[in-house]
Amino acid sequence: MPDAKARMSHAAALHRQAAATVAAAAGSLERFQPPPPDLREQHELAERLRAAAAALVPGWLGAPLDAQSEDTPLGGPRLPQFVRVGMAQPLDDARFPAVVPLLGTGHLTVDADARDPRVAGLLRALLLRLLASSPAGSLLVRAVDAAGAGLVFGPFAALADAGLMPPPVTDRSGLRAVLAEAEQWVRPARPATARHSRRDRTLLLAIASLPELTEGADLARIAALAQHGPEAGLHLIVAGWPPPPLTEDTTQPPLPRTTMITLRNPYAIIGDPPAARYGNSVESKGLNAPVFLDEDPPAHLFERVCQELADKSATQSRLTLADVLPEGELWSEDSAEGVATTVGHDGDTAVTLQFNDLTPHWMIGGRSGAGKTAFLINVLYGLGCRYAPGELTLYLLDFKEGVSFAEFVPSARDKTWLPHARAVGVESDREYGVAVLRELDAEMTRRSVAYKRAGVTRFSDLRQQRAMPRIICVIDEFQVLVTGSGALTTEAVSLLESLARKGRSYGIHLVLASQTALGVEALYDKRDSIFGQFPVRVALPGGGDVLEPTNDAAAGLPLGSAVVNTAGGLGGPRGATRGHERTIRFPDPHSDRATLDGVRRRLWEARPETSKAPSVFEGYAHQYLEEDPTYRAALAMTPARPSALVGRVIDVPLSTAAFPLDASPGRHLAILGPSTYGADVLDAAARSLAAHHPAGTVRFMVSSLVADGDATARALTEHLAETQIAEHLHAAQLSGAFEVTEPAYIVVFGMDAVGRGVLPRDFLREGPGRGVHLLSWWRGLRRFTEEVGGSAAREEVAGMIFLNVPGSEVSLLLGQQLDWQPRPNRALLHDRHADRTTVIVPFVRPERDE
Ligand SMILES: Nc1ncnc2c1ncn2[C@@H]1O[C@H](COP(=O)(O)OP(=O)(O)OP(=O)(O)O)[C@@H](O)[C@H]1O
Repeated sequence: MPDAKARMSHAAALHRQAAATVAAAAGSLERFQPPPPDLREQHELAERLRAAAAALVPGWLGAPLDAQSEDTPLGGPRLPQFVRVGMAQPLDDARFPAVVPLLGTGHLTVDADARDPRVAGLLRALLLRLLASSPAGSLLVRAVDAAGAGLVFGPFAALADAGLMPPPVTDRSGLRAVLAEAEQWVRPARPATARHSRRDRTLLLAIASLPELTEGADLARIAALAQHGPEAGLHLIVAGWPPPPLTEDTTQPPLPRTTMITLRNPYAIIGDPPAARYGNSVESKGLNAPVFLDEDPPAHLFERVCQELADKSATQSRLTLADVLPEGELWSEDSAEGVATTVGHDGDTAVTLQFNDLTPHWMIGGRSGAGKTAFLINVLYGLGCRYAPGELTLYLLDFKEGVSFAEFVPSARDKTWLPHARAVGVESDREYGVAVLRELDAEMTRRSVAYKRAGVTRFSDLRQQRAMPRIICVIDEFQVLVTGSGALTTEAVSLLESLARKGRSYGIHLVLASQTALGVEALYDKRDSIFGQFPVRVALPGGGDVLEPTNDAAAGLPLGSAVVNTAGGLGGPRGATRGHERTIRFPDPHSDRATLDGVRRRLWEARPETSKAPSVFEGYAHQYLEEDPTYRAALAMTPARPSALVGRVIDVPLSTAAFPLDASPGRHLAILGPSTYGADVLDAAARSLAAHHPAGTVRFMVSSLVADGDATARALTEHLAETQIAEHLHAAQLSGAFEVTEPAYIVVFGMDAVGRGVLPRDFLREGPGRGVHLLSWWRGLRRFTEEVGGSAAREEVAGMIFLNVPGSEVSLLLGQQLDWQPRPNRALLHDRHADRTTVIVPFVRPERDE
């Protein structure tokens, strides 16, 4: 045994000796430079190589950077194939640029990492050259710098905002994330066509230093990327490769398809590029000349290059409205089988969504400010340009404060409108929403009758026989419509359900948008029956709840992007390509007002002759008697039953809210509520009645019992006196007025201040029979019921308008449960004889808004 041990140590000693001899021989061989056979030949060769380099690596790619002018233009027609790494110096006075192939070919490694300042300088120079000479935005860089905590790439910080080069990663998890991204880049699913498209991009992974103790598995991933990257547009620059062979696992061969740079002092040696050689003899390996690596470029060059690249990339990657609008002629598409429009881009590909039998309705989610309105406006203009108004009709409802759809209706600034829009609601009421749904429901019924007559069951079949537009109804913040528990909510839910289920068969489609799409209480037990009908889900930032709970595709979406899913929000394995789901970018249509206005004007100018401006409901807008079509008709002496016109009904055509007068007992009108707007409504009622009678044929007796009514009463009397017999009564004269036997209107402001017993009960019953009606404004409900007969008041006065009177008191007075909440610019009109209660926008006097 001792013998064996002695033999082993002897063998080891011999081995060490042999290794030392080989190393020494190698060292002296390297130092040994055979005397040049002919110095002139060497100089000529260097000269030729300099000229060749000038052609191969022009401008930023090959110029000495310390002397480079800032003004040298950036970019180039295509990705650079070669780049300079330093100056080769075969003789003291013969030099030429050392050039290596990289992008489009393979990779580059340096045996030392960037802790060696020469390597750091080289990396920065290389990156600067490549970025400066690539077409803007075509080269994406991912950087790893563990030893330098990212500082090696510090001068490129300005590229981070542009998304061209995120901040370098500095640890193992960062490295893994970058490797995963690179692996995705090379995965075969990346379609070959996309790589060669206009927006072709290349990913450059620059590793300045690997994290300490990088595992063998990660090193193997780097090697695999090197093997497969170039065909997919992925290239590596790795400093510190091969890594120290600490264990068997971390012992790595040179990277495949790579040019290797080996540092000596003070120069470096450049190995042969992949699948090529520098020398022409078989034995020669690498570039047969020492190379002095490029040094750190001056700071001002980084600034200039990075800033310009960031600016260019931002401009290039921004989509504009033109990217989602069709090119060429307006209205060239047919809607018989469905309608489709581009909603945005996934990379270079335009993504189109449809309204048809398979994808009848869309649901859109996104927090406030996530770009819902922007997305919808793109869709509406996209559709509006593709389909003629005869092919497509739009109903647009917005329940939030804001002006999402206001641009589609004529305004003082711009008289144009979107000819497809039939009705537009801005800051809509739930009443208006329900009115729109009712109209759509009625349209569905009309269409079903048309189907029966034509003997067809499909929209496209009917279209072969007659023209008929598809209808799209967009409801922004639709949850408002179905919030609460009253009769209105029940009706809204059932109309929504009916449209969602049956609309597809009749060419009627819904787009529901919301901040809290699924969190709507009233819909809990209808979720499947309603939301199940919405296969298209669009999740904007913060709108992930329109997707399935397990689908987190929308997490962390930036503004201007969305996940569009055509399978009801269904997810799929993480990382897998999902045919039914895309992440898109979409433009901000309002970033270019002029274009937007131009498109609307173009559509408006092309409108058919019969096109009418859409009916508009602006929830906040005051309504005036002077602008009311029924009032104007009365002024023009169109024969009609005398009616008190008191406001506008919240329906699609905004019909006039009227209280017609006849001889029935109790046919009087009482306006109830302390709001001084009561005086305005009474004023409108009296003026409109006067307009219904030929001049000089009817008598008005006007009185004001409270200060709040005095001015209005006086102005009203003057106005009425211009056409009719009108007199102003003092309080004391009022009791006499109830005695008149000729047709007359008694108009009293502040009737709650009337003396007890002044208003005879039998007048209320009998007055209308002789053509005498009382029109009055009461500031309090209690005085009204006292004067008019307690709970019987509703029998004595058939017309009531409630302003700011709580719902519970109204319900009590009318003896029926009502879903009424008093709010500004709204009133409730009750006509007992017609058994009708309607929410209206009451008329106000224009003076109020002056
Ligand atoms: N594609 C986009 N790119 C960049 N900015 C956008 C984009 N779309 C919208 N924005 C901007 O985001 C802001 C909010 O957009 P928008 O009004 O469409 O959001 P919203 O979801 O409708 O918000 P809200 O519900 O609060 O009205 C706007 O200032 C708009 O300019």
